[in-house]
Amino acid sequence: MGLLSSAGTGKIVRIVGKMDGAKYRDILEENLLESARELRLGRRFTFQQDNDPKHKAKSFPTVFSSSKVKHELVANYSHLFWVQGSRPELQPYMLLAHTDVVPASEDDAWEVPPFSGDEKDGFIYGRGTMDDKGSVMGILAALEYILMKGYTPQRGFYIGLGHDEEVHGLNGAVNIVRLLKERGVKLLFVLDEGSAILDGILKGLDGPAALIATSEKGATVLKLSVSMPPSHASMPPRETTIGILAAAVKRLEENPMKRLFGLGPEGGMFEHLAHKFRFPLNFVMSNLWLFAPLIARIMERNETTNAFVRTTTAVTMFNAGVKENVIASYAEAFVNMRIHSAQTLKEVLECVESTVGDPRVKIEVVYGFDPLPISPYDETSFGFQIIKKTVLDMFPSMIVAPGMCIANTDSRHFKDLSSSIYRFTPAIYKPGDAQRFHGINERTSRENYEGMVQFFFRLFQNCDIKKLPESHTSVHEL
Ligand SMILES: CCCCCCCC/C=C\CCCCCCCC(=O)N[C@@H](Cc1ccccc1)C(=O)O
Ligand SMILES: [Zn+2]
Ligand SMILES: [Zn+2]
Repeated sequence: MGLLSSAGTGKIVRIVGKMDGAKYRDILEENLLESARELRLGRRFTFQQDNDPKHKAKSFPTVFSSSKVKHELVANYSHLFWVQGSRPELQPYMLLAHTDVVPASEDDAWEVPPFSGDEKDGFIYGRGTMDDKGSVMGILAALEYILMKGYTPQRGFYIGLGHDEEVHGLNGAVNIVRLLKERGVKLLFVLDEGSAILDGILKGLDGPAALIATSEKGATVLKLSVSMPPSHASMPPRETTIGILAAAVKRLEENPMKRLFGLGPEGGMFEHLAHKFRFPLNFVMSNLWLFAPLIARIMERNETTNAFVRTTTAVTMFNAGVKENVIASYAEAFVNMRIHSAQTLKEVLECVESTVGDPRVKIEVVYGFDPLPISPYDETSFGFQIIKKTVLDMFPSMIVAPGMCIANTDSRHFKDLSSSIYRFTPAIYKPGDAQRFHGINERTSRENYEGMVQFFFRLFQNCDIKKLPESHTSVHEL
């Protein structure tokens, strides 16, 4: 009874251009080609050192010339857009994405060069296509359309494009937040990357599921180090700095943090999805109070689903030694941990200290933060319900559930500006795609990219609706 399957089984119903007919289809197609070209050219503006704002201005002329849009550069490379609404009394919302990427090497067996943006078999390949240039281009392309169509939004909104998300967002997102705070802005909701539509990734689940993450894990990086005087390799001590440190990190790997499945937002996620699982998983998922420990044992067998079960431990760097015949005087290792919602940074540190259990190993916190608060997802939560409605407008038979982001996003810096922070992009991911994030052969299908543009195009309009969808019990005048 494994939870992972090797192939997607879901069927997605898609309505293209329902609102706008053939003309919209044509414009969309035209712009998709243009945007694909932009993605290909992405490296000209998406790298921190080569982030030419004029490139965006050329690609999205209406965005940059419209009187409704105010654009400013933040910390030289990040972008903040304000799109004026016709009803200033309505609280604004904010979309986030980032233009920087993690490194990629041509030596790493990519099917196409990682910065070519080449298309192969219907996929645009390249570093950043999933994380997170697809969102950058999707949001701007959708804004370009909506302005071209002459649509005036009623509710104003912000778009923030950070340039250093992959190194904590301390210049980009943090300064955007500072500016908005200075201006007294409070946001109705925030939408960032961090979750998606999973198809065939959760074994036993019938069809794809759109998971709108209502929280994200905490994180910490710990530096473990051992020091001793250097000596001649011909007269080694019984234990070396390297041996002591290697044993400590091995203990951390062999003693994973405790299972917490069902005690965080992932519990609600699986309960929401329960009825879509095949028997007996539907019964099991509906009774997490009883079966959570059993499900946790199954989920932990796979790297992706294990991330929902516990605080994860990843030894990411190990440095020691200066010469092969000198006993190293110093050894250090870095451990990257993602903290489950049911745990705190303090508890994790106590646990690591006890597992390492060796006073010769110094443990320092490089950085660390607790899991993020859980945003509301009840029937009266405007942001969640509008994102959900937008997904259902595109994919009427899609199951939509609250989810959890197992990594971190720029949105974590926005928690003083809104209590409704969601992480979701409408891309459909299949088995094998999780490994493309920060990995090789990162790619986006043409369909996913088209869906991205459509999603934001519809979201801009849905944010102007006067009432939450009919099916909701509580009706809100906005
Ligand atoms: C990490 C990807 C796992 C894939 C899971 C399965 C599919 C889930 C659906 C899709 C969404 C995945 C979105 C991933 C967003 C990742 C954003 C990111 O890489 N953030 C960095 C931020 C960071 C944190 C700490 C230090 C430096 C940068 C990260 O979390 O490492
Ligand atoms: Zn990202
Ligand atoms: Zn990333």
